[in-house]
This record gives sequence, C-alpha cells and structure tokens, in this order.
Amino acid sequence: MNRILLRAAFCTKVITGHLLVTRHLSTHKMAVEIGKLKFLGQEEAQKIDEELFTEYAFSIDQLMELAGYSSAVAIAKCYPLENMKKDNGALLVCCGPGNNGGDGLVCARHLKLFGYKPTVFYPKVPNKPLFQNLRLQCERMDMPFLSFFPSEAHLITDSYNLVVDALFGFSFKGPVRPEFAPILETLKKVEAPICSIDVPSGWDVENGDPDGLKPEMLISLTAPKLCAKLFDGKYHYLGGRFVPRSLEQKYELNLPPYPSTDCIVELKQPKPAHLDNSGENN
Ligand SMILES: NC(=O)C1=CN([C@@H]2O[C@H](COP(=O)(O)OP(=O)(O)OC[C@H]3O[C@@H](n4cnc5c(N)ncnc54)[C@H](OP(=O)(O)O)[C@@H]3O)[C@@H](O)[C@H]2O)[C@H](O)CC1
Ligand SMILES: [K+]
Repeated sequence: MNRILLRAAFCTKVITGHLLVTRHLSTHKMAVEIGKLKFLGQEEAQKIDEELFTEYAFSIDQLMELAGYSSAVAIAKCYPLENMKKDNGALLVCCGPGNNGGDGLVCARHLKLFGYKPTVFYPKVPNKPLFQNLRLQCERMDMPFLSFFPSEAHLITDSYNLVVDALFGFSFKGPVRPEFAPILETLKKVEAPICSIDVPSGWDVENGDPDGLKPEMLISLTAPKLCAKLFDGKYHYLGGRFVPRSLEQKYELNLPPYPSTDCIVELKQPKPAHLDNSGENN
C-alpha cells in the first residue's frame, strides 16, 4: 500500500511541478494586460524623471544605462540574431540630441556585446562629458558612425535588419526642426522594422501622430506615455525597472509585475479604438 501511496505522491508532485513550470513559463511568455497601468502626460513624465534625480538621488548615467540595456534586451528578445538575414545582424541606431539619444548609445553598446553589428547615426552630440563618453565607448567597440543620413530609405532597408529609433523621447515638442525633419521623413519610408525607445520619434508625446513614424516595436521606459495608447505595432515592452515603490505609489503608476529578475515586461494592449472594429474597445 505504501508503495502505491508513494508512487501516487510522486506522480502528483511531478504533475504539480509540471503545472507550476508550465504556469511559470506561460506567465513568463504571457504579456501582461494593460489593466490600470498609467500612461503618462509629458509634464508628468518630466516630473517623475526629475524626482528620480532629486528625491531619489539617481544619476542620469545610472538610469540611462538601465534604460538602454532594457531596450537592447527587448530588441534581442524579439529580433534574435540568428533570424537576421542581412550582414550578420547589421542594424542602425539613430540617436538624437537629448537623453533619448543617450539611451540609444547605451542600447547600441549592449547590442554589440550581444553579437549584433550596430552602426550609429549621431548628428548632434551635446557638449557634455556623459554623451561624449557614451560616444567614445561605442567608437572603442569598433562601431561605425555615419557622417550623413542616407537620403534614400531603400538604402537603409537594404543594409540593415532593423532601425533603433532613439531620436526623441518624452521632451519632444513638435513640429520637428529642419535639421531632423528629413531624417524622420526618410525613416517613415524605411521597410525594415523600427524599434522606438520610449516614444516614437516625432510623435506628439500625448496625442501621437497618425502620419508619423510607424514603429514595429516600442520600448516604454518607467511607464508608457499617453501616445503609446495609439501604438499598434507588434511589440510593446516596458523597461527601465528602476522605479522605487514609493514613487510608483505617489504617481499611481500601477506598474505590472516584471517576471522574476527580468528587466523588461511585455505589454499587451487592446487595439487603439480607431483600429479596433471588434467593438470591444468602444
Ligand atoms: N526616467 C526615465 O524614464 C528616464 C528616461 N530617459 C530617457 O530620456 C528621455 C527624455 O530625455 P530628454 O533629454 O528630456 O528629451 P529628449 O531626448 O526627448 O529630447 C530632447 C532633445 O530634443 C530636442 N528637441 C525637442 N523638440 C524638438 C523638435 N521639435 N525638433 C528638434 N529637436 C527637438 C531638444 O532640443 P531643445 O533645444 O529643446 O533642448 C533636446 O535636445 C526619455 O524619453 C528617455 O528616453 C533617461 O535616459 C533615463 C531616465
Ligand atoms: K524615440
């Protein structure tokens, strides 16, 4: 009798174990529903950013490293190197003149370490040590820097497996200035996937831009911005796992749980109302 009980106990354990693993795996794979996740306005995003530096004494270097790293991890997860058909993982990282551009440089560096072949376009380097150092780190890792932006979108489509858009983040205030307008116009015509860091560049941070960039991937940092409600690409991830609980509670961010020790969590959101004809959203 004991032998049967023992066997039964063993089998139950195995089944339970299996269910737990499956549940864990499915949880791990399963994107989290948006639920009550807060989408931030431009001013609120800037205020939270400011508080992280003042109240919580984070340095921009620290947060930029975590933001850029989580962006690289999300990109590598959705666009595995082995699936890339062009030139062993060639990709283009477009970096703007602010901290979004800094995230892009950090992202490029980690993608390089993951085995991808980033090329960087960084037309306007702020005269600050942080950005000059980030640029130098990329140069020292043999990353080429484009001295001009290809005017023909097909040149980008033909040469790169994907484009990382780190031109503008939550401080963008349109319309885009002449020095960046042609870059965004060309990127709109690129047929390779575009992965936008924090905000699709050129979009109004709150209202989006129906005629703007159409990224396939968005990596929201800290919490998604209001314009992310209009994002209808394939992959939406949350990264920047650096928000202290007290700050999350103060702004009622209702952040989703990150799986285990992951630095990113996939967000599944209902289709934007203007694209959803199922009636569910309305
Ligand atoms: N807490 C966080 O979530 C963190 C986010 N990070 C990243 O930082 C950006 C926000 O960075 P910020 O420097 O505030 O702003 P942007 O990078 O979005 O852009 C500012 C630069 O863009 C110029 N700008 C603004 N509007 C235009 C326009 N219409 N045309 C051309 N250029 C424009 C602006 O120029 P100014 O002359 O106005 O100053 C700036 O040069 C966030 O999105 C995240 O990606 C941090 O890395 C870490 C913490
Ligand atoms: K961006």
